[in-house]
Amino acid sequence: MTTPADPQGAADPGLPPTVVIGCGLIGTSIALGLRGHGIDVHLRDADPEHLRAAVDRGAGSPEPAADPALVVVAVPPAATVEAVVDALREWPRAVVTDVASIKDRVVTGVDAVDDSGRFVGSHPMAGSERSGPEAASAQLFEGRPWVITPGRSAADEAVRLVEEVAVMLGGVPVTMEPATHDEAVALVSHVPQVMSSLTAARLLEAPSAHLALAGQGVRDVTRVAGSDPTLWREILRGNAVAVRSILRSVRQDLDTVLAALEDESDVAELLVTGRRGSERLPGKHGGVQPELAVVLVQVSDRPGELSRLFARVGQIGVNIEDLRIDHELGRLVGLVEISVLADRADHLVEELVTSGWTAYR
Ligand SMILES: NC(=O)c1ccc[n+]([C@@H]2O[C@H](COP(=O)([O-])OP(=O)(O)OC[C@H]3O[C@@H](n4cnc5c(N)ncnc54)[C@H](O)[C@@H]3O)[C@@H](O)[C@H]2O)c1
Ligand SMILES: O=C(O)C(=O)C[C@]1(C(=O)O)C=C[C@@H](O)C=C1
Repeated sequence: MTTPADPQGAADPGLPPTVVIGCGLIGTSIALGLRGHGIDVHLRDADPEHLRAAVDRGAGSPEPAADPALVVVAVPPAATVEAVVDALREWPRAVVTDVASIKDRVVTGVDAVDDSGRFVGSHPMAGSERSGPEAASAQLFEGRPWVITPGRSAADEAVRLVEEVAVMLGGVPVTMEPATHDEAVALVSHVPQVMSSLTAARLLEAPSAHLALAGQGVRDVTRVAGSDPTLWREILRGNAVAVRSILRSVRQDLDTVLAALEDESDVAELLVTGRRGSERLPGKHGGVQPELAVVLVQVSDRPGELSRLFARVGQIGVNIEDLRIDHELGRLVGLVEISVLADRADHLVEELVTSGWTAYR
């Protein structure tokens, strides 16, 4: 399936057709990415509205596929095994992969009824708190790990095909045992989701005047609390053992904090441990996290301001590592927070101020 990039997305009749089942955030993102490489994509969804929206976005055709080379199952976790097994039966020559956030139950479930060697489990580690085809993007997987968990009997060619597709969409394939994958994502995805939801739940009854003080910290911590509860209920149920084990440790830490706040002893040790933990997360492109600094720039709330700012930063020769935009309460200006390498921050501020921007650290 190695194909030349085709930004126009025109289908090349020589390329093997693919079926995507489930036209939500992930399925439509995969379909858009494949279309961008000229692959003939056929879409299917239990919800006709989602199917229509994905087709309207140019993600593929709603017509049935006769003999696809690949079927991507992108439905909710609890529906995944059945959809994979149905696809293996419906298209007896196709390689079938899924993208569910839990892998052990899915791979074990499919392995129990299929030994064709055509199933390869997978999980792109990219997503969003938004769901549905409108939230999809062909660029979603750019630079992100794409875990491949081949089943017991997966054939080498089948695994290779799924790896090629992951790479084609910008992902970085990482092969893992399904149970190891579940243990890892309990820590880096599933428990963070729970912590985010728990923090956000405290906001529900809070007075509006208190919420009005909310800054970026609480927004960072609660972003994924906006995710689809139905999807996450299935993910947490499907990975309950690994999630429970980590939550028990969190409960112990919470007890330590509570006790420390009661007897006024020091909570610093826990905070230091947390800081050291956050420093262990890999930085951009999977490398060691470089030291970053934030430069704040005021921009007028009018069209074209951001592109003018980005063009200027580019001319100054500083790379934007991360970006966030905040609106100042009651003012027609936005505050752009640009993260750059720490040793470039002062230079960027000086140059921006010289060219008329209000910039500071
Ligand atoms: N949301 C994320 O960040 C994320 C990231 C990586 C992987 N995943 C996994 O990807 C899968 C899809 O998640 P999503 O976020 O795209 O969800 P979504 O709700 O955006 O999309 C799911 C789609 O599947 C359709 N569907 C449901 N049951 C179906 C069935 N039996 N047959 C055909 N279509 C069916 C729905 O109508 C919907 O369009 C899940 O297994 C999830 O665990 C999600
Ligand atoms: O970045 C986000 O919004 C996500 O929630 C994406 C995220 C994650 O936790 O990293 C969520 C669930 C998926 O299974 C994979 C990716």
